[in-house]
Amino acid sequence: MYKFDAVINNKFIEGKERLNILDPTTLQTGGTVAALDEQDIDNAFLAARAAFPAWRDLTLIQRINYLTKWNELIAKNREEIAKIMTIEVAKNYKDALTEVDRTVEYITYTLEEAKRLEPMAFTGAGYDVQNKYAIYERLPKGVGLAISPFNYPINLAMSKIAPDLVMGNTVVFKPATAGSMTGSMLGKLAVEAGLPAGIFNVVTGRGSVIGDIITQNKELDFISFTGSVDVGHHILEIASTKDVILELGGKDPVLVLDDKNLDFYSDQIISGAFSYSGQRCTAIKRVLTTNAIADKLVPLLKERIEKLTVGKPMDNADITPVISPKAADFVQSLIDGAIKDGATVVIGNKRDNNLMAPTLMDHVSLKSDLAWEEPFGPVLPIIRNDDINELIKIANESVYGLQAAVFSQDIDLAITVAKQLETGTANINGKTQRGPDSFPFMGIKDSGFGVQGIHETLLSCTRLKGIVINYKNPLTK
Ligand SMILES: NC(=O)C1=CN([C@@H]2O[C@H](COP(=O)(O)OP(=O)(O)OC[C@H]3O[C@@H](n4cnc5c(N)ncnc54)[C@H](OP(=O)(O)O)[C@@H]3O)[C@@H](O)[C@H]2O)C=CC1
Ligand SMILES: O=C(O)[C@H](O)COP(=O)(O)O
Repeated sequence: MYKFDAVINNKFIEGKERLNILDPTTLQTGGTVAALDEQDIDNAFLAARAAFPAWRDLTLIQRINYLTKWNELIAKNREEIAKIMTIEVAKNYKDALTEVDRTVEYITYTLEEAKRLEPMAFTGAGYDVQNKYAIYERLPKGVGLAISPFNYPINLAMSKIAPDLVMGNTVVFKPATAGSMTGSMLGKLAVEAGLPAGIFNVVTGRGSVIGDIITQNKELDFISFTGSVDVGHHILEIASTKDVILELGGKDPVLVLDDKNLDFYSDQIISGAFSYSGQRCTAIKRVLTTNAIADKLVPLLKERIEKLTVGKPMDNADITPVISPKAADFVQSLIDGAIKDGATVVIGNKRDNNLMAPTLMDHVSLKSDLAWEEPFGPVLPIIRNDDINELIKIANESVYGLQAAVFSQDIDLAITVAKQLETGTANINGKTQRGPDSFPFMGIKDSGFGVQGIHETLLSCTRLKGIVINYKNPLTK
């Protein structure tokens, strides 16, 4: 049974109360973390504020050296962190190891990329620029709040924390409850790495209990949030700062426009829809195609789904339990609703509590919530329409706009359709996905705003400071 403490000012805080972390595989407690109260949270922000000037004033290289030591410890503890993730978010061990390795690389690349954000000398036209020199420095914004979701406990944490810290900000980090052990472990390793007290603080506790306390704290300068639309929009309304980046949900469509490479399309669709049991904001969450193509595609998808293994994270099953029985109930309600509206179950629609069989639904009606809601579980609806313009319209009618994918061997058609899709990113002949992490990642509409990705995040956690020097040429007559 794991026991982790919160980290405030490099002190380990047990909390007056403890929070049990449910292991979605055993549905038993997998460990405990601190359930902090308002005073603890105030202390975290006061520590971050107090630590900010000294940390900001270190050189970039000094900050990089601290964070490199931390990253080395994360790499050294990769198996332990991955094991914790299998317990608290039921991610299979292989994927959990991959996420840790991906994050170590993310941090390494971030620290390298930070070196390229040198102060710029700026010259331009007009405004008698010949008598001016301008230097624009990137300065840290101050105290940042990083809030991460359950599904990528280390990657969607460090993808905020590392850029924030390396650019001179200090951070208060609130991991998802399911992910709090991983988050607390990061705090423990940060102390072990010798990071200066107060620059990185981990606050744990249920978002429904401490969330508003955190986001309304007066010490806050900026927030980077990844999670659901409802919580993201709530934060926007009440937070003490309006400098907020939101990475929210998605309902990523894949438009299959020909049958010229259905085996490849099917492989991509299955991987895109069912990795981590569909619990990815960038998961493929609907297939839009014509009747003729669907008739050939559905059997290919079915035979691939039959090969997916269903079971325990430590056995590296493809499909593992979704995060909670409540989450499974929501997914089931979408399946049941679609069936009521006339959809057919091609395969699946079986569950053992929150271990859900991968499910493929065909002839899903636009009346069904499954066509529009984000399941965050292993279910994929097929929506059929023979008019390609209707398929584009259905794709764009979603309240979400994270990513989309277009499969076609006609590159002219693929580009034409991709350009019409109202999303942050449109993938041609490839599944929807946030990685590689060096790519800009952004959503529009209810999928959020602001841009993530290593370079973009380094920019978004900093502000420019201009020094304009005016001078007269003493040599002119
Ligand atoms: N666009 C993207 O990159 C991603 C989007 N998502 C989206 O996130 C959702 C699933 O993740 P999930 O963790 O369940 O999302 P939630 O929105 O439920 O929680 C996200 C984070 O917000 C915290 N939180 C909850 N309430 C508040 C509050 N009032 N104030 C401040 N923080 C709060 C949660 O803590 P606690 O766990 O304690 O409640 C958690 O740390 C899906 O909608 C998915 O699409 C997920 C990953 C990436
Ligand atoms: O939002 C998520 O769920 C993750 O950002 C998905 O990341 P990935 O597409 O690289 O798996």
